[in-house]
Formats: sequence, C-alpha cells, structure tokens
Amino acid sequence: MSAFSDLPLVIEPADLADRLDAPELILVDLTSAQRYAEGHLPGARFVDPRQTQKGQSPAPGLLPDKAQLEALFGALGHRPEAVYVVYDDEGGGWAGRFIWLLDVIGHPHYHYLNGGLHAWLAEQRPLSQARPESVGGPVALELHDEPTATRDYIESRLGAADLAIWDARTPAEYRGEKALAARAGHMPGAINFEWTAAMDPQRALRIREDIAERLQALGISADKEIITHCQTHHRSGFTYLLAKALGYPRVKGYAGSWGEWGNLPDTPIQQ
Ligand SMILES: O=S(=O)([O-])[S-]
Repeated sequence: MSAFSDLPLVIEPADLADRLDAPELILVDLTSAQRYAEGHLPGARFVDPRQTQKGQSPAPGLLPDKAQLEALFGALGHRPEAVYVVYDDEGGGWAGRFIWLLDVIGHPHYHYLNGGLHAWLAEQRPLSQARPESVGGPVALELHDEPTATRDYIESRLGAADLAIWDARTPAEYRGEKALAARAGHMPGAINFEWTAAMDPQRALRIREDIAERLQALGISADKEIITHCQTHHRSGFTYLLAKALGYPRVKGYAGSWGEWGNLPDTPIQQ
C-alpha cells in the first residue's frame, strides 16, 4: 500500500514533508529553469512547462506528440505504481496541466501541493539544489481521449443543459475587449471565472476555502459536464485540477483553447 493512499488530491506541505522518502514518489517541479536552479523541494524533478504543450501556432496548447510524452515520462521514471506530486510557483496552472496529462496517459495516482512552492516556503521548509538523475529512456504509453474536449466535441455539446463551459481567462478576454486571436469574445454560454480568483493570496496561493460555494453560485457545478479552457490550456490547467479536486465527475480540458477557437473562421462566438 502506498504512503499516499489516504490522502486527497490536494495535499498540504506537511503531508508531503512526511512522505518525501517514499519510494513510489515522483515529485515534479513545474516552475522555471531559473527558479528550479535556485532551489526546489528536495528530490523534485524539473519539467519545463513548455514540454507539456505542443507549442505550435495557432494552438500551442494542444497535446504534445506521443513520442514526446513517452520521452518525458521515461525521464521521470514513470511506472504503474508511481505517485506523482506536482507543484509550481503560480498557484497551480502548470501543475494542473500536468495532472491533465496524467489523466491523458491514464495514470490515476497523483496529488497537487496546495499553494505549491509559495506554501512550502511560507512554512520555512527546506529547499535543495541537488538535481536527481534522469531515470531512463522512453516508456510506452497509451493515450486516452476522455480528459480532452475537441472543437468538434464542444460544438456538439453547445447549449446542452448539463454543460458548463468554464472560461478561465480574464474578464477583458472573455468580453472580447482584449484579443489574443483573430476573433475575440467567448463561446456561447461560457461562464467566466478567472483562474486567479480561485486562489487565496493570504494563504500562499492555496485554493480558496469558499471555492465550492462560489462555483456553485455561478453554475459551475458537479451536476454538469465541465469543459474548461483559457488561451492555451495553461491557466485552465488549474481550473481543470480544481474541478477534479472538488469531486466533479465529468471534467474535460479544451487543449486547443482560445488559440484554436478564436483563430478558426466559423466557430460560434459571443461578446
Ligand atoms: O494558456 S494561457 O491562457 O495561460 S496563455
């Protein structure tokens, strides 16, 4: 049995500190190369957030090629019994996107460190500059479609009573006042709740304690299928993670996000 078996998806620094030596742990740092070099959680392996995206215009947030993912997870020492704990230094965008990737590869054992590096440092916990060795070559992976919404899937579901499209961008992007694509605005019926509004700056960017009620009041609720997006499915990595952490049963990330939707000529858009 794993040392992490009894823990919820979102864990606290003390939970992790007690388990840093667990053999099944793969601790993943999704900050930046510079931040990682300055000091990271002991034993953490750095993943450049760019490795989690395809990186090609106009929709850089699409899933990387399978071979890239097999190399990435091989280097991390991926194995069926591994338990991933992921963190970043921005309140959960890249960490959440990595959790979406774990769902895509069908790996169920993972946790998000609430507040990430900020929460760890706020508790004066130690950092390390030691870099764990890369573990090995590519591992064979099977990719799953269910965690991901495509443009066609979203168009087939628009207007459904049991659908909530969670737009994690800023209100200005949502309203079309700020354009990061050829066409600006939002998907018909989408609900705007910007990702940072779910973080508590007074508690080292941990998830706000009243988040369940706030989302429920907006109609982003557990009885709906949730499809979340931003510009490149980076900010919505966090909202994807959050919906899962709240126990919502049907959650998808739109990897194409606004980079795809807003650059297509014929997708329906509201302002
Ligand atoms: O993907 S993004 O909206 O954070 S640029």
